[in-house]
Amino acid sequence: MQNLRVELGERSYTISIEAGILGRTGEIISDLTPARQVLLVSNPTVFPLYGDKVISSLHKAGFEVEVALMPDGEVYKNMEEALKVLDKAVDFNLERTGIIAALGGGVVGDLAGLVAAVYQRGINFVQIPTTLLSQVDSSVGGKVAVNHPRGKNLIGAFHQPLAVIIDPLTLHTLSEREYKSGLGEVVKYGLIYDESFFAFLENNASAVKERRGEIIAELIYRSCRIKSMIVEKDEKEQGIRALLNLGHTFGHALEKITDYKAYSHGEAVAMGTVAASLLARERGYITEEVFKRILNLYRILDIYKEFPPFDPEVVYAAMLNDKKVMYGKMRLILPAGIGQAVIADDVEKEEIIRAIRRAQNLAID
Ligand SMILES: NC(=O)c1ccc[n+]([C@@H]2O[C@H](COP(=O)([O-])OP(=O)(O)OC[C@H]3O[C@@H](n4cnc5c(N)ncnc54)[C@H](O)[C@@H]3O)[C@@H](O)[C@H]2O)c1
Ligand SMILES: O=C(O)C(=O)C[C@@H](O)[C@H](O)[C@H](O)COP(=O)(O)O
Ligand SMILES: [Zn+2]
Repeated sequence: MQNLRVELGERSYTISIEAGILGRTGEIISDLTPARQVLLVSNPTVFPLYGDKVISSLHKAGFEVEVALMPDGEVYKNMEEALKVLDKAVDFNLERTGIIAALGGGVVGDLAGLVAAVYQRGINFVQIPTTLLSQVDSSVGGKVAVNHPRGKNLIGAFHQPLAVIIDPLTLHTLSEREYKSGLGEVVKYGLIYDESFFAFLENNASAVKERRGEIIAELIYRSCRIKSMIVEKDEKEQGIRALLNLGHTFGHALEKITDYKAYSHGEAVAMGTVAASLLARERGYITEEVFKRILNLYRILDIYKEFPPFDPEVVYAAMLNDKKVMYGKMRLILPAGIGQAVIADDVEKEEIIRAIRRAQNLAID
């Protein structure tokens, strides 16, 4: 069992990582709160796999449980589905002291978290992430949101969880594509913050791809530790937290222009990071050697194929909906070496268009 504490004053919480921990969900929550009601939010893919285990643990700890299933997929991370979960909370007479728990990937977690943030002006929320991406990124840090047709995560809040309960055994049922999507965010941590973690990924690429237990445990722990350290320094993204958005301005644009149907989030982030790295190389922020090292890690982990051939003007237009746009100016996160990144607020449109074109013409074997 590995525990990590996220220190945020009265909003502090523990991330508990342990194989088989799902069976202790009830015990963990009841140690933290006198609440007796849990609204468990999940989807029809994850609930049949892990719902029983979580519910019987909650019942054993004396909780009354109601279940709200949202449809599976990023296209359903919207206000309409959030309202249905809110209806369920009202029908359940969920009290202000009750809990909303998210069992699933980042889509379930982001939507359930938003509901928890607004229901009766905010109630306690527990994250039980079941994808690699949600275990290393979305369950930690309190960003909760749904998409708007015009842009990704445009309707959201900062609402820290009461607890994060991570069972790496759930990754055994995860598809190859979704596992690799999670690796897209894992690489991000090494690139923006921790060269030794980046080297760890380079040196253990085969074991990472084979999902070896001890490597996965280390991946999750180190990723959560880096994210926690950043969030502790800057909970509401006034500064350093923006670095966690590396590749996301391009990536969110690609997700949006394909109506959230073509790419997983991690795939889009990997594409966006390649474009951001090309822009950084043109500016001289990274050398050719560093650029090749980034691309090589994507290649050996097999998480990047190509940047899609959309009109760069269309991609650029979609990028303007990014939440980092400030006083009309786009801000981009650019790598500045392995383990370092900067926030650039002087990027010209032409540079972005060139980076997209270069990404589209990049040969990767
Ligand atoms: N809040 C944040 O800080 C943050 C950070 C990163 C990403 N996100 C958001 O997270 C979302 C992506 O999350 P995701 O990658 O987990 O996608 P997802 O939630 O769509 O899950 C991917 C797929 O895996 C299935 N699945 C989940 N767990 C499974 C399991 N154990 N076994 C088998 N199938 C399983 C899901 O049903 C789904 O089909 C995006 O909306 C993204 O914007 C948020
Ligand atoms: O936690 C953060 O901060 C992040 O930026 C993590 C990202 O991986 C995540 O995709 C986040 O939801 C993006 O945030 P947004 O503010 O650009 O919507
Ligand atoms: Zn992300």
